[in-house]
Amino acid sequence: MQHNKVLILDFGSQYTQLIARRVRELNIYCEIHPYNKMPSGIQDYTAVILSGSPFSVRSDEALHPDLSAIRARIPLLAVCYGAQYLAHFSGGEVAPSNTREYGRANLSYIKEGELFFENIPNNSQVWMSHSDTIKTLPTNAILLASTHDVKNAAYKIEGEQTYAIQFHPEVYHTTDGKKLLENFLVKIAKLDQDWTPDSFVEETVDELQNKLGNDKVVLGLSGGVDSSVAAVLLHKAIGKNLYCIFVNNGLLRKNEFESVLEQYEGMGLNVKGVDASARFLNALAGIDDPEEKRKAIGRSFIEVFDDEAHLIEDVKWLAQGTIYPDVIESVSATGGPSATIKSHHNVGGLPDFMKLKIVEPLKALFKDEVRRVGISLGIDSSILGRHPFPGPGLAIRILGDITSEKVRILQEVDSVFINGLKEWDLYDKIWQAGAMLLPVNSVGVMGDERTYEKCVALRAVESTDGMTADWVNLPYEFLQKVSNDIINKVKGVNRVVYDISSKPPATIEWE
Ligand SMILES: Nc1ncnc2c1ncn2[C@@H]1O[C@H](COP(=O)(O)OP(=O)(O)OP(=O)(O)O)[C@@H](O)[C@H]1O
Ligand SMILES: O=c1[nH]c(=O)c2[nH+]cn([C@@H]3O[C@H](COP(=O)(O)O)[C@@H](O)[C@H]3O)c2[nH]1
Ligand SMILES: NC(=O)CC[C@H](N)C(=O)O
Ligand SMILES: [Mg+2]
Repeated sequence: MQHNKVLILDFGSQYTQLIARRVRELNIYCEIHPYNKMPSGIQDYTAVILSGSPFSVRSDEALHPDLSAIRARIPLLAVCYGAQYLAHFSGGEVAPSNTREYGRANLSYIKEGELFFENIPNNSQVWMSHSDTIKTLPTNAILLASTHDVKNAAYKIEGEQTYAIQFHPEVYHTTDGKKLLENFLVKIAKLDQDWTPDSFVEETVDELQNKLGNDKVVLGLSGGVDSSVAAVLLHKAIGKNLYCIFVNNGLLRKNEFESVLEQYEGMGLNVKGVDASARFLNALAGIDDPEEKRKAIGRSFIEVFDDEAHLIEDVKWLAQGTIYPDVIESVSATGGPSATIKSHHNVGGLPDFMKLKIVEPLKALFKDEVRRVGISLGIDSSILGRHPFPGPGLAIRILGDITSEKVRILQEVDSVFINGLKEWDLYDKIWQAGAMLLPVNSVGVMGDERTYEKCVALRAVESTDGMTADWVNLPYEFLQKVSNDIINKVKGVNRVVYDISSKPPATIEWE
């Protein structure tokens, strides 16, 4: 089925992904593309949205999209920079505003009888974030709305289905933002709201069957949300031709290898557990540099995968749980490629010698959409509700070199912490939690004896996508109990601290 879909052209706004989220919440499929890399087949999009931008249309670096295939042909909504761009280069005027306009404002005028503003109250709250302002509209523009400070807060172009707004409909603080997007997409552009988890499953299963035929597919299963949902979706499409491999890298949580394998029983999946702990620990021996560790782990994953793939006769495809945030190529505001903070090592990019083709059934979805697809597939909430866990596992939570004794200590500490969160009904309220083993010994006293043992740091964060995060204000009573339990139960630890750093500047994992 060919969906009606929306194209979002990105000019580097920090809110571009939010626009996509809002559109998806309306059960409408959309894609983000950089403004200067238009996808082919523009005519297949039913509507186009232009994002905001950190640039000014007045500067030499202003970004110039080629809208010739869009203007007056496809319904167009221009937000902030987009609205300024349309005005400035179509006979209007954009100038620096006297005061920078950030934050809350209320509409003071709405033109009557406009579909675009249907069911939106006259004084509706909107969110502004701009330092330029549209002084004069192009001559063929019609003013649709104003605020106290911004006369040209919304306009349309006569004879086109082109709408422009200075404020941001995608942010939560624009109270009727979603309604406005719905008015534009559904009432004006006439898109159907039929993009649901159920329809996604149905279509993707069809597509996978067509693409894969009777081919065999191998998939790395981690116990995490993405790979589990990818596995169940593929299994629905190709059944026994899907071979799942779950690797014990010796760096998993306590008893995780066994419990994850057990959890997958009864789901009909063909899962092979491969215990490669010794291989990973050998590869890590003596390495204390975080990037070196990640690389050693990445190499080991590839070796294990290569060995396992050779055992499956005629396997042609490697399936991955890649999701949308991993593939969006947005415009970097600074122009240059962003710095590598950490090399994320999953089974991700396999080297060419493996000759497997890649299939990524979730690559159009955001994380919460993956969860909703998981629900539609009937996957248990104990899998879907799992905190994210990094592929390199506890290795990047043990600072300094890795030994099996340190892994054991951290597994115990982590288990007391995570089980505690579950008992106190806190686990589901937190995005991710874990413990770090620090390369620090400190003096303690236990039963009148001096101890000189390890220190652990607990970390619990709130986040939506892991890109930014804040530490969780855990109840003192809980911290008190869990700290006591850890020191009493885990031999080798005599001190517990709680990490109160946000991301940025700290990252979630310590390495
Ligand atoms: N222990 C493992 N065995 C096999 N494959 C693994 C293992 N750990 C990670 N992978 C592979 O690496 C991929 C990326 O891991 P990542 O942690 O980003 O995603 P996930 O585990 O599927 O989901 P989540 O983000 O919820 O943890 C997984 O989808 C999986 O294919
Ligand atoms: O699969 C993964 N392979 C990795 O190499 C990796 N490094 C970090 N993470 C997870 O990514 C999120 C952000 O982590 P950081 O703030 O530490 O970069 C957090 O959820 C981390 O757990 C990883 N996941
Ligand atoms: N949010 C935006 O798109 C801002 C546009 C432009 N950079 C301005 O400051 O006015
Ligand atoms: Mg994971």
